[in-house]
Amino acid sequence: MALRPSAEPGAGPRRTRNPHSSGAQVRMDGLGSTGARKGPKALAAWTIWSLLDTRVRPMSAAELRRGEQSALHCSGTRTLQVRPPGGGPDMAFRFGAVLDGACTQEDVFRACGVKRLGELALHGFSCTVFTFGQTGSGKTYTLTGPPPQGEGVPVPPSLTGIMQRTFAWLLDRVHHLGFPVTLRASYLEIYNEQVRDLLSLGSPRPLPVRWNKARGFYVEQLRVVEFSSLEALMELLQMGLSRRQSSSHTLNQASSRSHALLTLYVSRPTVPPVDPGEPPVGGKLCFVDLAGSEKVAATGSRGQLMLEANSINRSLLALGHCISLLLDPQRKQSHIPFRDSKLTKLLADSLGGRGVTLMVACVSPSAQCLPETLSTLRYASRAQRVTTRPQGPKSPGVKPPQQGAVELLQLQEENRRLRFQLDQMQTKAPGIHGARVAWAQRNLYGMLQEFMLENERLSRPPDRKEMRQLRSSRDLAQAEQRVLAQQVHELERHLHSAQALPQQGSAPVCPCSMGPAAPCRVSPRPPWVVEDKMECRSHISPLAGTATLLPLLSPLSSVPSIPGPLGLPTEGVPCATGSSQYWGKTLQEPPVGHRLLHAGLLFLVSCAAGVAEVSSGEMVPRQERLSSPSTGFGLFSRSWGPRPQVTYLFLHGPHPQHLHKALAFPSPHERGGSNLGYWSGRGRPGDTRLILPPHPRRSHSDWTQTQVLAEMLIGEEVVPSAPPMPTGSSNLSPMLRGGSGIPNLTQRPEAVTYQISNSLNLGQSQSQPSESMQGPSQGPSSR
Ligand SMILES: Nc1ncnc2c1ncn2[C@@H]1O[C@H](COP(=O)(O)OP(=O)(O)OP(=O)(O)O)[C@@H](O)[C@H]1O
Repeated sequence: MALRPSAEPGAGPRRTRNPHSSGAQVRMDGLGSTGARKGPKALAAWTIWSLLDTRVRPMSAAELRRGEQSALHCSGTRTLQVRPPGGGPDMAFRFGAVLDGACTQEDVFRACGVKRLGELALHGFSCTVFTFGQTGSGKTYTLTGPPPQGEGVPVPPSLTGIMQRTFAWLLDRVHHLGFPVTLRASYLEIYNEQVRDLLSLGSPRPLPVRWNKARGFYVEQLRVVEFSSLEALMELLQMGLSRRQSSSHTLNQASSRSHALLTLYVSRPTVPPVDPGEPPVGGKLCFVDLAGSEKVAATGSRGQLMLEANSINRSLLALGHCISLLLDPQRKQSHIPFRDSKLTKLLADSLGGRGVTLMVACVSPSAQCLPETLSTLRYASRAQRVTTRPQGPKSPGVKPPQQGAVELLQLQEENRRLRFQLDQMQTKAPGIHGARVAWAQRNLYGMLQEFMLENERLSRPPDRKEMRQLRSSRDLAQAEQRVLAQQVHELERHLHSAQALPQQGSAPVCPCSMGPAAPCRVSPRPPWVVEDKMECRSHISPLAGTATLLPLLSPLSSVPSIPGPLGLPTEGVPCATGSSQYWGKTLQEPPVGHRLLHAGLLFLVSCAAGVAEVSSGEMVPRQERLSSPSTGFGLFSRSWGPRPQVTYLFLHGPHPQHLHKALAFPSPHERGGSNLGYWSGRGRPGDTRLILPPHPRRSHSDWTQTQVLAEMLIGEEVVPSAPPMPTGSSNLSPMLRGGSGIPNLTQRPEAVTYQISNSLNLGQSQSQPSESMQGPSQGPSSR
């Protein structure tokens, strides 16, 4: 389709019907190979189709070795037939040109229409050629030929791609123009969302992408090199190709890991560049070799390769999204999110409707690749319906005031429209957004989204997840080290207090033993319980930890009320659709010494909670709870979907001073309080509810610390029943266990716990249980 038959020389635009669209379109004709007959102004009023071809590469040696079958065949020069898996009638796709595996590089160059674009560039238009398709489908081959067989070994002339052939053709055209032309080139790659100059004098470094009204998006400090001969241009190409990032994976031995953009600027020397180093005003021809979309499951990418693949897929997703929106008949009213990625920013000019674009969809013939091939073909079918309004570049200089005023009005109007759209999106978000997303998902956007989702899914199994967790743990290790050091310090301090208490004989000791059925006398309803409701306001922060600890260490005292700044809801479970998992272990009523252990550990927990602010909590101990002989604690994770959102560490028991309390540990996925969770305590006597706001500074380490704390409290390993911790915690790396990669720090709290237990045993043996020494909780049972 790229080379539609030209109309008679001098003929104007001719109305014709696009076979793939219902509406009549005006097509670009009248530009013979000898040059454009219409100047930029005349062409600016035209609406043209994007040029779209499809190239099917031959079966590769590996595919043949594996005995894979071809699922594609061409019928004629414009139709591609696809044999669907599992039988059924063939699907037919029509394009400007369909180039099968038998086509040579020269055939492709002649048929694809790139010479048309070259002509337009010579006449001041902005033109772009890009190849897209799955990894290993032949994009780079189509543009630049096969990978070089060695350092400095040139690609054989018969195998050079569209780019080299266009260069030769263009230089030849320039020499026959009859007027001087300045030619410049730039070459960059977008690797992992960073723009790198492939022609930089030193080693490539990331360059910023900026925007201004005159130039649109541009790369700051990009080297633009003037050249006058084909050899010089080929050298620039070679330099860029050798610097470009590529790696080997299952589907391609030399897979490009970046998007590469080589741009040729064509200008008349009479129009000097505004700034030195700035591309001169004139036409341009940009060749874009997109990195291929890839399913990491198929390519077997791991580590760096997987990061690259995710970055590639993400930027292709953004590109697909922009193109989808450009296809929207309502597009005049819609905002195109070019700013979503560097790639879309740099292609905004071409895609946004002011340039002329040639796209070559590259596909593999193998039946194994059919899902990806179908996605590419479906997308290509739609993409050829994108229309553009090419405009020649404006001359620099002062604009007449009238034109400036018109432009200002246009900008104001655009601004007003965008604001209106934004308001609408905010108020009617589900309807409009939903429809647009549903629509967009039918094409490449959908395909790429699938890839992204798959990537995410693939990163869930334990081994990959462990890698992800390791990465995040590595980043957090230093912070954790500080937290752990502080915890150890505090614990040691309280160990000393705990050791001192029994020896002074002043510590109250519970009459209950740790035996399973030992009866426990519970407190009468404390004075602060009003009609079955007890108000407990507390404020926990690292600094306020001591304030929380103090009442726990003094069972005789009442729980002080430390008012928090917020009143929190008391009823309901905001995320009632979530599933809950519970693990933990109920302990019998411990002696006071053990309460000290609990208290110390609660303090530890409050420290681990970081700067969490427990503004207030309301407890509703019912009568039967007060009579419950057991106390304990547990961990409770509430999850929505596959990921845990909030983890609670809670204590429960008959005595108010045991503080029926939970600490919420939102997972890293939860931010901003949308899942502010509070637990209703259904189904377990003695359980209570506590409402804690999540804190945005919580991190993954909170989860792991929670596990460590739970293990310390229970005295044995706890195995979370929900992600993100894989089951079988003993198999986890030290870094994942408790989030500490610092062995001596993880061991120290255990050692301290051991010491506390010893000292408590010592305390028990030294002091007699005494009811008189117990607090209100140790009074007559309220049963
Ligand atoms: N038309 C063709 N004829 C012969 N070999 C081809 C053809 N197209 C591609 N190949 C070969 O197939 C392999 C993959 O091609 P290429 O590297 O161009 O794919 P790609 O789409 O650019 O992949 P990626 O996105 O991973 O960079 C290469 O070895 C290339 O030489």
